[in-house]
Amino acid sequence: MRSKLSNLPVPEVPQGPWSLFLDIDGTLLEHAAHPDAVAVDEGLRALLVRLEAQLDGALAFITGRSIAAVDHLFQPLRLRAAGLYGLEHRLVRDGAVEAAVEPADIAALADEIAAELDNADVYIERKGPILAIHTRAAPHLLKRATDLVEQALNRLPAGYRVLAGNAGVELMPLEAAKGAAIRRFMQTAAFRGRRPVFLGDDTSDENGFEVVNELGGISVRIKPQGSTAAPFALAGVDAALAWLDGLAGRGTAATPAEMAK
Ligand SMILES: O=P(O)(O)OC[C@H]1O[C@H](O[C@H]2O[C@H](CO)[C@@H](O)[C@H](O)[C@H]2O)[C@H](O)[C@@H](O)[C@@H]1O
Repeated sequence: MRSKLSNLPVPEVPQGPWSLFLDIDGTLLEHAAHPDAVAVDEGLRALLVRLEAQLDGALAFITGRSIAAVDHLFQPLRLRAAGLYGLEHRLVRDGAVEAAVEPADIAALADEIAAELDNADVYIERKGPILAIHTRAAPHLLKRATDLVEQALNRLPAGYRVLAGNAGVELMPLEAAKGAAIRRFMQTAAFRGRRPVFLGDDTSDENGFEVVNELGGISVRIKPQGSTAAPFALAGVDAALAWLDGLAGRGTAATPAEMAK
């Protein structure tokens, strides 16, 4: 069932054994003009370390970024993660990454789309089997970029799809889905028997919310806009961090009313 976000309550505090799945951009980090313009501060690193220890390892990033990009951002941490919307996994902390394969023709496609758009303000992020076309600095080109990736679908192996991103559009294999990544982690030793909690802010997180709801967990949409499968919401990145900080047992700076604003 989908709800109007503005009416959603602040999430309940999980009781009993629980686990934590975290989207990154728009949830833990405010959006920036360019994917490389975000930075992780020591406070966020420390919060993640505390939560991971408290949960005996049952914490994972579930993100559209590659795990290499996540490791670069959060270094020296190498936490459990599903990257590229679940095409990559690192199922144990500091463990090996199971990587996805890049179809031979996608790099050529990226070059062609870049030439067609011909605008220095458009950033084409090449993520192996996924292409993200970022138009945050050139919003007037979003429609054209979307048309181009839709046309490109015919040139790719069967089983690709187009997903609206945050100020952009992405071209990805059908099996790239956050819900499947969450299910995969839930079958591993650190997560088994725990109630999943998932925080995300985007269209791509909705599939994760549906799976978490089905598993009896707590799904939380950050920065309400549009409709969502999540029954809970937090107002933005600051509210999400304050809520997580409260769960980490350090007390929260924000009251529930402030988080709902
Ligand atoms: O699943 P997420 O962790 O939310 O990752 C989604 C995408 O995030 C990044 O792009 C978005 O954030 C950038 C930095 O704020 C912003 O410049 C861009 O406009 C956003 O779309 C990342 O670059 C993508 O690869 C992720 O898929």
